[in-house]
Amino acid sequence: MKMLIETLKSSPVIKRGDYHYFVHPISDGIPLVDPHILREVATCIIEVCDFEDVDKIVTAEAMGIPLATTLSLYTDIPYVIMRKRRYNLKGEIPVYQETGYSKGNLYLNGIKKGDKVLIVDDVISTGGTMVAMIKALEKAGAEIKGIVCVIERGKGREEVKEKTGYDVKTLVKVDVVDGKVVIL
Ligand SMILES: O=P(O)(O)OC[C@H]1O[C@H](OP(=O)(O)OP(=O)(O)O)[C@H](O)[C@@H]1O
Ligand SMILES: Nc1nc2[nH]cnc2c(=O)[nH]1
Repeated sequence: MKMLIETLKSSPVIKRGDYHYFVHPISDGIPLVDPHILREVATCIIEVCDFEDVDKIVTAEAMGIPLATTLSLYTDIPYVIMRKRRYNLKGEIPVYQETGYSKGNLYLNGIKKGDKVLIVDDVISTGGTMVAMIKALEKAGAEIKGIVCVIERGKGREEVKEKTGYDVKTLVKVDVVDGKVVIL
């Protein structure tokens, strides 16, 4: 995780309302995504997660998409994106999503009862997004085989455990202190 950690340390931090938001290629797609970091992160996820019995990878729009795509190419497992807009397709499951700086809906399509899924996302912070994704997948009748987020900050992982009972694996834990990212 050398590249991920080194680049996180020099991430700019911006304010979104009262929330101190770090900006990094893996979590924002800017200023430039180096394929070496993407490969480093995907390889590490493959090391820590069991994909053996997984039918579908599920992620959330937008910044889970490069991760899900890369993992799909490595594992040959298809993926589904929970979108922020509705399609009104039959069986679409809407779910309310709240983060530290935004509120909205996510919409799940393409998952059927009994599907074995692995959830991937770039960041877990308040845990609001992950709780929403889990709720939608449970409503669809999916079996959640694993959950992984690349960057952890705040209490989101604990929140998810408390509210849903699921463990979230993370690759690195950070905090934002005095406008800087620190590795915990
Ligand atoms: O744990 P939480 O507080 O819910 O934060 C985590 C979520 O925040 C970001 O998504 P965001 O909704 O900002 O969308 P983006 O991927 O389009 O930036 C990130 O991609 C996670 O999905
Ligand atoms: N890029 C980025 N995504 C987030 N999602 C939740 N918190 C953050 C953050 O601080 N930075």
